[in-house]
Amino acid sequence: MALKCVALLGWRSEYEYSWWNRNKPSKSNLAPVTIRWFSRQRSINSVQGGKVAATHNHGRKFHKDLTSLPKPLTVADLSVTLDDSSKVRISFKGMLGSYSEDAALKAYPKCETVPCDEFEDAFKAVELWLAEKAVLPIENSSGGSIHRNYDLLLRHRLHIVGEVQLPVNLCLLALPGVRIEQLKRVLSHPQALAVSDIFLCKLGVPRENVDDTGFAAQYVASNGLRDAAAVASIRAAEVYGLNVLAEKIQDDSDNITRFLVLARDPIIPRTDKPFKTSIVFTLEEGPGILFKALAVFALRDINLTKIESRPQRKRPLRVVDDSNTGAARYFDYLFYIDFEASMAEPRAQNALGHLQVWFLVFNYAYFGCCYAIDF
Ligand SMILES: O=C(O)C(=O)C[C@]1(C(=O)O)C=C[C@@H](O)C=C1
Repeated sequence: MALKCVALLGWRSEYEYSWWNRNKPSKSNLAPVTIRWFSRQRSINSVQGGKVAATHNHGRKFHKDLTSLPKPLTVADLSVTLDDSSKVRISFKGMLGSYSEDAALKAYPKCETVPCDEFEDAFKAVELWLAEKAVLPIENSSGGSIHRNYDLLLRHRLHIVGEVQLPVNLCLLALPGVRIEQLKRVLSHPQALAVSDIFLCKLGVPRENVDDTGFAAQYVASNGLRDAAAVASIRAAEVYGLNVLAEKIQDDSDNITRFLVLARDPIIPRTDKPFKTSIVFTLEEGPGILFKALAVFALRDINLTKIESRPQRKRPLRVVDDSNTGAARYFDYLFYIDFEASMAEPRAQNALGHLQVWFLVFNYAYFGCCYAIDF
């Protein structure tokens, strides 16, 4: 009965910490830089024309040529740059006006948002010091887990430092003057389209997937499409100068997305706020093994808020020799656990210590001790 080793990403050993603290770049030893924006060909042809749209700069409204809006960042094309602005920079996946940007602004109302083309780019933007933090969706109350980000947490050395819960009120947006009867297609992120199924079935027009809701709104606006609508937020309507034809079109009125806030350095665990801790581990095969591992939390009244399992991509199958049944091949899984306790609390330390003693090896990956921003 042993807790199997998982790549210890997200967790830095004592040695790595001291190395990191000695070698991490400080603002003063980094050359002043500017972020270079790069536009990549997206799933729908790039935006043409310079339509004027109302956009929103953290509360200040102004008008801007759409072609001059910052384009999402791809790490491949970055000249590594930092400016000396004191504003915290938050990377997110998507275009301006997407729900991920809403989540970033909810957590850090005065932040400068850094749109990125892919989830991985948002991770890398923090690793390359182009942003201080990343805000990424991890779970939606209607659509479930965003598995890509579970996988990326393992591949990147960032720490969870917070959580944002954002009510996602989906709206049908179209150009001013366009009526609902004129629509021949609707564009949005697949998740947004899926959770608005009842409304969209009644509308009865084809749906087209795009990378994010902000992009859908921008595409409709900048191409002057009078036969298309975007499913996106009210803020996206303001940013791109669109009209709101219908509000709250999601099937479940409470449609909430949970976002994680990631940073290069972990926060120091405290006990003055509700904290959550996230870990990942694998287990040997055997009856009740997961039940036993989870008992270390139950025994100490530690509430588990989420369990997610993902296949071990590098070693998907495990061969087990059993004297009764012979050799069997099982899928091997990673278990991601979120529990409601801070690592500053003895019960959390004891629970993880219990895992260590019970399973002989202390080799789970620890992603972070975060507090939920809107608990
Ligand atoms: O498209 C967006 O606006 C996003 O921020 C992405 C995303 C997602 O990845 O699930 C985030 C929240 C919404 O539930 C829908 C889509």
